Amino acid sequence: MSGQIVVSGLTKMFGPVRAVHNLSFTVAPGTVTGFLGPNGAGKTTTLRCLLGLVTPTAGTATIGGLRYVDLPQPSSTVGAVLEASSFHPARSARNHLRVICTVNGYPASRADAVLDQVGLLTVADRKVRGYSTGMRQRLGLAAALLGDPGVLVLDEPANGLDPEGIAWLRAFLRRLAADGRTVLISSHVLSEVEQTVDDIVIIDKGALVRQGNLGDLASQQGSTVVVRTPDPDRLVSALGRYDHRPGIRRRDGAVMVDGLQPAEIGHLAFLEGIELHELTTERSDLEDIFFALTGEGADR
Ligand SMILES: Nc1ncnc2c1ncn2[C@@H]1O[C@H](COP(=O)(O)OP(=O)(O)OP(=O)(O)O)[C@@H](O)[C@H]1O
Repeated sequence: MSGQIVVSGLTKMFGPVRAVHNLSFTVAPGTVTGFLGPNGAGKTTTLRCLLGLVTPTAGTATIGGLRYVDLPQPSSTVGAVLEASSFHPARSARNHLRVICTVNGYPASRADAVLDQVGLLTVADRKVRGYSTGMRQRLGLAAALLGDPGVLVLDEPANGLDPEGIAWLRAFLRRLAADGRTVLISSHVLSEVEQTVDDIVIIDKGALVRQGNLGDLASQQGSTVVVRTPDPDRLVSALGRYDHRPGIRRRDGAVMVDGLQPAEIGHLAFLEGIELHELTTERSDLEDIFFALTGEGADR
């Protein structure tokens, strides 16, 4: 598949720091895939390996079966926006893009085509210095789209966007995937991508934690029982002695239990003489999966 991304046994050491450790995953064309992990998990390093900006210590990262350096026409195969792109502040968006067109041999008309695509055509002659964060993000995206690539790689594209900007980005990325493009976006904030992505790849400390279809992972994860009691410590200690070793977290004063039914928790509390004020079931959303898998935010 020409637009398939395959990361295979990827490891990157920076001196003694192991940024990525034996990481393998695939990203399919026609989907938006969320590349998720807490800060420092190794997302940017992986994307930089994929884009030929750093050399892997071991393993490979390929696009359509080729490493970035071996792509015959890299900029029209893959478009990328890594961290806040730098723009010449005194240059207009149209000029900025026309310079890139000249460098890459694209017709100058591509500049206006992509400005239109990202909704910046009406402000194309304004100097970039006056652009908001959202407008700069759109301009970065426009630059990545100049070569009409089949693969898009975006590092934290929702960073600094307001809710309206996030909604726009979501619809925009969905359209690109619907056209058959491969879209890989990284984020450490799950709520930003939850409604955008089809598949997710979660990494932590450089290694793969989980990969799959978001819906499938959410249903596998099951549900969480929210328990409120005046004596949470005793409840946690009683649950810790339970045969099945349920997953236990604290959130906003409540005890969150994975792997047990409400009736089982109620019965245990009754046997231990623990007073309960709430015993409700909450479907696991992506945030809970993320916390459960990486331990981020867990308060045990
Ligand atoms: N050039 C470098 N030299 C040394 N260490 C590095 C370098 N680049 C990244 N690291 C380290 O590698 C680890 C992974 O960093 P990376 O930026 O890939 O994570 P990330 O998941 O993208 O995090 P964030 O969301 O904070 O950007 C971190 O411990 C980081 O400090």
